[in-house]
This record gives sequence, structure tokens and C-alpha cells, in this order.
Amino acid sequence: MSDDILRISNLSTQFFTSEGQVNAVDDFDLTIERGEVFGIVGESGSGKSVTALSIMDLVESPGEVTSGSIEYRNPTFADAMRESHPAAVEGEMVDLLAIPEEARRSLRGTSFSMIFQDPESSFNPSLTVGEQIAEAVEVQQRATPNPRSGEARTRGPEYSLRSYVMSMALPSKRYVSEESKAKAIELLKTVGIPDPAQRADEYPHEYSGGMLQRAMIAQALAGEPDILIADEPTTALDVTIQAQILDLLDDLQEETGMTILLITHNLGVVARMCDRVGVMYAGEIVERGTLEDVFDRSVHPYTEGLLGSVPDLEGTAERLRSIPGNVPSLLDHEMPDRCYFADRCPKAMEECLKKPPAYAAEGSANHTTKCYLAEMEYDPNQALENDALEREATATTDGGESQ
Ligand SMILES: Nc1ncnc2c1ncn2[C@@H]1O[C@H](COP(=O)(O)OP(=O)(O)OP(=O)(O)O)[C@@H](O)[C@H]1O
Ligand code: NI
Repeated sequence: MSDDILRISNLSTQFFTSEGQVNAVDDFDLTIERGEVFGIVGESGSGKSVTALSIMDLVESPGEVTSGSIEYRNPTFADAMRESHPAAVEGEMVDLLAIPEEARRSLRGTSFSMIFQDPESSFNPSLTVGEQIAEAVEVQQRATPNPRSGEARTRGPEYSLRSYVMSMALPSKRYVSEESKAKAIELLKTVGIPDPAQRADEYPHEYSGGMLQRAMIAQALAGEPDILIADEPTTALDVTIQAQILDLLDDLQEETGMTILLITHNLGVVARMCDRVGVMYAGEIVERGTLEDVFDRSVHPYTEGLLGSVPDLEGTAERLRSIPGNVPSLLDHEMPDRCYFADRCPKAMEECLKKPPAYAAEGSANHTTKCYLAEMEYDPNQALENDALEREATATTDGGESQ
């Protein structure tokens, strides 16, 4: 019954900065089933966006995906890759980190699409919205069934991340067919833009924020992607418009069966949209499972702290709670080899000075957590003294700074 479309294992993405190596995504594991909406929540700086960019192959220098695998299920693509990159293919799965960049790029728009918080950045101000969506439609049509022979459709790395995404849809102002224009108007209609034929001829600045957000969704859908990654897609909008956009995404998901990876700060959004959820901390998923697993049977004190105890999903507090203490440094030489949450954790024990592996937890088969409490009761006699942690922290920091 399991039909996993994306299987991410041991993914690490690091930034090589003048202050040192930043472990933005660290030993990240996640499996997403076809047709599900998977939510990722976590404090600011926990690595959610970098995870999304890593999946899209949009991490920019000085960042780099340094290890792991991102396996994507697509029989056609697997057939196309099998001969030239046998090591990357296993059955219907292709490891995206083991194929060349052009092959990976050919999946952008048609297999993977992404929407951002600020739609302005996804549109070129000097072209009409209709033209840009029509161009995205043509990208899909130009995509050959054999991605190996597909032309690289984006330009070189001198372009910024956003223009990378745009260039997939907008290599230049160019002729688009009447059919693509008609399809663009249809897409605008699908996402609920009134008078779509007229609005198609307008420029991005003539759109309101909510309307432009819809147009960006239309643009992302133009390639009929398997997987849509939405990074805080409604945060910038007012509450009523947010609800409308979420309804739209929900409806589109139901109609098309596409898989959505939804990054959000908003628990109301998670409760309403997601089938499963992963909680991120310091570059890792520290707990994941169904909404019931994570909201009602959470094991990790970070999850508990962030979500609060939410007896029923309808009553979910909208915002993540703030947890005392600081988000940890992700600088490699400042990251201790123990549970990253231990110094903020109300239930830290001696055990937590070792890094916890992922444990299965009570609930659904997929409920896992990187916390010893999955295996043992909290024992106040084993409580970690703060000074033990400080000693550790000082030792670690000293080690790093003396280099
Ligand atoms: N260009 C960069 N250079 C150096 N470090 C970076 C860069 N981009 C991201 N990082 C590091 O990666 C970490 C994770 O960033 P990311 O944007 O993924 O967080 P996030 O969970 O999406 O946060 P938010 O909720 O605020 O969007 C940051 O804390 C930062 O340390
Ligand atoms: Ni982010």
C-alpha cells in the first residue's frame, strides 16, 4: 500500500562561510507518499527552507549538498537514466544526487515545482502574467519523455536563485503559441482569478498580493508537477486571503493528486492541510508522524514545547509557541555531539549527552523521534545538571575557537 514518491536519506547541506561550516541540514531523513500533504514545522533557522532548496537543487554557493540521497519515484525517468547512470537507479527510483545537473534540471517545473512566500520574486515585472504562465506551459511541452535528451532550459549559475526558478519559466521574452496562452488563461481561471482573459494581459504590479499568489500557483501548476513544494506560501497575506489560498491548494491537491511538501509556521495550516508532519530542529527532523502522533502523542520535548498540548486538532493554537533558550548555533565546531536540544530541554538526562538515533514511537508505523524518551521514562534522578552541559559546551567551543 505504500507508494513513496520521495525518499530522502541522510541528507546534509552545509554552508562554507568565513565563520566556519554551517550544518543547515544535517542527517535529514524523510519519506513522502504519493498524493499526501506533508508539513514541516520548526523554529526559524531550523533548516526548513534549505531542505526545500536542497530538494529543488537550488542551494547556492557557499552552500552545498554534501551527502545523502534523494530518491524520486518515476518509472519513465528511471528508464531514461538507467543506461547512462545505472548506479543512480533502483527499480523505479532515481537518486537525484547521483545524476548530472542537466538531468536534474529537466525535472524542474515538470516533476518538482516550488512556490515561495513572496510572489513578486517569481515574476518578471516587465512581462505580462499571462505570457509568463504561457511560457511555463511551454516548458512542460518542450519536456521530452526522455529527460536525457532534454535541453538544459535554465541558464548558468550566475543567476540568482529566484531568477533560476524564473528562468525555468522565462528564458526570455519569446514567442508563445496561442495554445499556451489559452492554457495560461485556463490556469488563471483554475486558481480563481476573475476575468482571466483580461488579467492575463496585465503586468505583475497590477495584481494584488493575493491575486499574484494565485498566479504564482498557476505558474507552478503549468508544468503539472508531481511534487509541489510550498515554502510559507501564505505568510505574507492577510488572514482571509490566506484561508482562500489554502482552500485553493487543498482543492487543487484533491483534483490533481499532486504531492505537497508544505513548510509553515502556522499550526492551523498544518491541522487543516497536512496528512503527516515533521518537526525540524537544528537541521534534523526530530519527530514525525501523523497529526495525531505529533499533536497528541508527541514524545520529543521540543515538539511538546513548540506545539503545546493540543487535545483536539480543531482547537489548535495558530502559532508555534516560543521555547525558552536560544536556537542552537549550526556552526559545525559549535555543535556538540549530543542531543542538540538538551540545553533547552526540561527533561534532559545523562543519556542525552550522547546523540539520540531515531526511535519508533507509539502510534502510527511512521511515528519516529530522535529522543531517548521513546525508549525510557523520564527519571528526575538522572536529570542533567546545567553545569554538566555548560562544561560540555565550553569544552566544545574552546576546541573550535582555538583552531
Ligand atoms: N546563504 C547562507 N549562508 C550561510 N548560512 C546559511 C545560508 N542560508 C541559510 N543558512 C543557514 O541555514 C540555517 C537554516 O536556514 P533556513 O532558511 O533553512 O531556516 P528556516 O527553517 O527556513 O527558517 P525560517 O522559518 O526563518 O524561514 C540558517 O540558520 C543559517 O544558519
Ligand atoms: Ni524558511
